[in-house]
Amino acid sequence: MSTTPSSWLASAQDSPFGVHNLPYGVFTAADQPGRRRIGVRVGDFVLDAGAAARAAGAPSVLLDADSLNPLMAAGRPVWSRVRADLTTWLTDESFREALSPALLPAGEVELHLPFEVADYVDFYASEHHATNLGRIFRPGSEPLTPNWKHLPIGYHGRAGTVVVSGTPVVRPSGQRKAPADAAPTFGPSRRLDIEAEVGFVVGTPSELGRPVALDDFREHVFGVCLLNDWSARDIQAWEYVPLGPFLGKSFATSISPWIVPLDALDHARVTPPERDVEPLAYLDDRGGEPWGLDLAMEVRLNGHQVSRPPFATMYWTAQQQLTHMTVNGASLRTGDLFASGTVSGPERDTRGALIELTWNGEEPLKLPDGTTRTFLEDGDEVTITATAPGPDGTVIGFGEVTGRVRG
Ligand SMILES: O=C(O)/C=C/C(=O)CC(=O)CC(=O)O
Ligand SMILES: [Ca+2]
Ligand SMILES: [Mg+2]
Repeated sequence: MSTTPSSWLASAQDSPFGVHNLPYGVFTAADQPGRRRIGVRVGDFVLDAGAAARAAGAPSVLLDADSLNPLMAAGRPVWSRVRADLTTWLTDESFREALSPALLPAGEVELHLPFEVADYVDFYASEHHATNLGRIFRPGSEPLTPNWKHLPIGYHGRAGTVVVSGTPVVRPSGQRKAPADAAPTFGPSRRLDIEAEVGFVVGTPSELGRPVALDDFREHVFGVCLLNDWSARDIQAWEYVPLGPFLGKSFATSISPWIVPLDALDHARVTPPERDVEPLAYLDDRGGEPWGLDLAMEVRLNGHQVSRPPFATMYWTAQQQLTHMTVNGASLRTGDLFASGTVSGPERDTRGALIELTWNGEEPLKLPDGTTRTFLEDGDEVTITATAPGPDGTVIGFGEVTGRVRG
């Protein structure tokens, strides 16, 4: 029976950023604007992790960095030790005096992209989303392609345009051609959309030529964040055949600033949905640790809730995705980011993209402020949040990923 350690920091109690969570980020403080530091979110504060380590007399070199990459590269035994140290410092009253100067009010720091993104891969793992998109993009054919239940479909995206929450999203221009148009035209996307997703961050690299087995998932994955895969549906629909997504999705991908350690999600693990096609042995996760995750997500458009995607309904898990993307021997690098794919549940108000929520723009969304939306307008702000169950009735918060459209 685990006992819940309680923090001496009052705002950490009953907080989605309690000591069971301890997500990592990178921040600057107002008084030292040029100096990026690793922070750990706890209650209403950000703990300056390097300063905390020094104050506690612990090794600080991996925490005294301007990005999470060195810590991520250090591997799971180090992640476990650092997490145990942080927990001790924040729960043992004897550290209170030394650590207090390292706590900064969360509202007073600026948060940055917390790691250098190496490669970025995006999957397509929600059966509901894939079925909806198949119906919309390929009417008249089977919504799920014949490969869909045999392998987690994905594509390589553009790592350099992954941006931190709050970064404005400039409406992309490109070639657009509706099926009825005789020829393509060039101009700003008229069908700018979101995709509510969950991102998985690789810490420990792997060797070229050596696939990563399902059982090795924990060794490689450092943590989890929220992700919005902004998508220009008109550009996408015209360009994607036969090689898949390209400029319709490469202009910006936003992530939340806090990386929730994989270890904080043990209580959120659930068995994935029943698979109706037997997976090949290398993808067969039955009998091992289940890596379905019970994250309750929420999508808000200009402050109004428009969807509550349930991550537990995802057909393919992050564990299977990691194994699949290395099964050909492709190596992992520290900072690789792979995204779940749009999270859509079975009900209409659980779909993770506007193209599904408005059925390709045919059924506009009515917002409580009296406006309606099909796709995004300039000035619109989209925010995705999520929580997961923690130990002993606690809640693990992911914070948010937000972005405003700029014309
Ligand atoms: O079905 C298609 O042609 C396109 C699908 C997507 O746009 C979805 C995508 O990026 C993958 C995902 O987020 O699930
Ligand atoms: Ca996507
Ligand atoms: Mg993208």
